[in-house]
Amino acid sequence: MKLTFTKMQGIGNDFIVIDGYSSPVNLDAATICRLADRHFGVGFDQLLLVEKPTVEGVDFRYRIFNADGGEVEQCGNGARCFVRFVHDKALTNQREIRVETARGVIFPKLEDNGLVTVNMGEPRFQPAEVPFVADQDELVYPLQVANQTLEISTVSMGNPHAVTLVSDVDTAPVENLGPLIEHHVRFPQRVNAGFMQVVDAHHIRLRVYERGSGETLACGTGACAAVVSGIRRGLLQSPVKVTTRGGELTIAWDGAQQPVWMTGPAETVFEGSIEI
Ligand SMILES: N[C@H](CCC[C@H](N)C(=O)O)C(=O)O
Repeated sequence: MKLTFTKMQGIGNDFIVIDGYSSPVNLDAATICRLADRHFGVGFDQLLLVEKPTVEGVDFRYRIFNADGGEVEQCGNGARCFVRFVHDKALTNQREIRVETARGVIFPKLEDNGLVTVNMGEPRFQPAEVPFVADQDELVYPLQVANQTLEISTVSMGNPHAVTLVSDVDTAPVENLGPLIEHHVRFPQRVNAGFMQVVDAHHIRLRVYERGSGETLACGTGACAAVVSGIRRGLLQSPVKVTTRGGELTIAWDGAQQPVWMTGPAETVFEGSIEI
């Protein structure tokens, strides 16, 4: 079977986007893993599948699969590419769309300046919502990792995030602590591990070791989670510029019970097809 796809990227977080809206596409985890391989396949951080919605009042369903083939709840950089894809493919003529995800509806919007703004919904902090094994919601938790005690904040943006402060992201131990945090026993669904350097109250630098994909050049939900945890801890004030290895995002959040707003680019790299 010939699979056509669009290769896209949002500040270096790269995707293949597949139209499962015009006609259904079913891919098993082993096939997704093979497609994700950067030597034997196409190569991507996540595969994004566009489908017809399963609920009333939304335009599309958005399914996200990590490079390890696992389906996950949310992808921020992918959401910006999603709206550009459905617009470029004439699946909609709306510049703002309502998108069903595994954890609620998000609202990506193509701005006149070429950037994309997404209402990413409300962050969740209760341990059971992350999910994270803890007695109650705390701003910071001690986490035993290797032979040290980290201080982490936990947030769900639909998907789980653990954020730890570092003095310099360039020297942060992302490669060795990232997988230990991702697979930590207190995260029953695993977790995305963010390493945040506070530059000032309106600017952070961020690296994320992503669940199911390893370190990526940028993580949209990770940027949302880092900013939200920094605001809660009194370290940041909205809006916040997030500098990642792949580029910059602007994240805004006005506090509890409010949605997180993410603004950034979304680019098409090439169109492709592959026999699967
Ligand atoms: N690895 C994430 C999914 C992709 C998130 C990231 N690419 C983003 O832009 O939010 C997870 O397993 O929850």
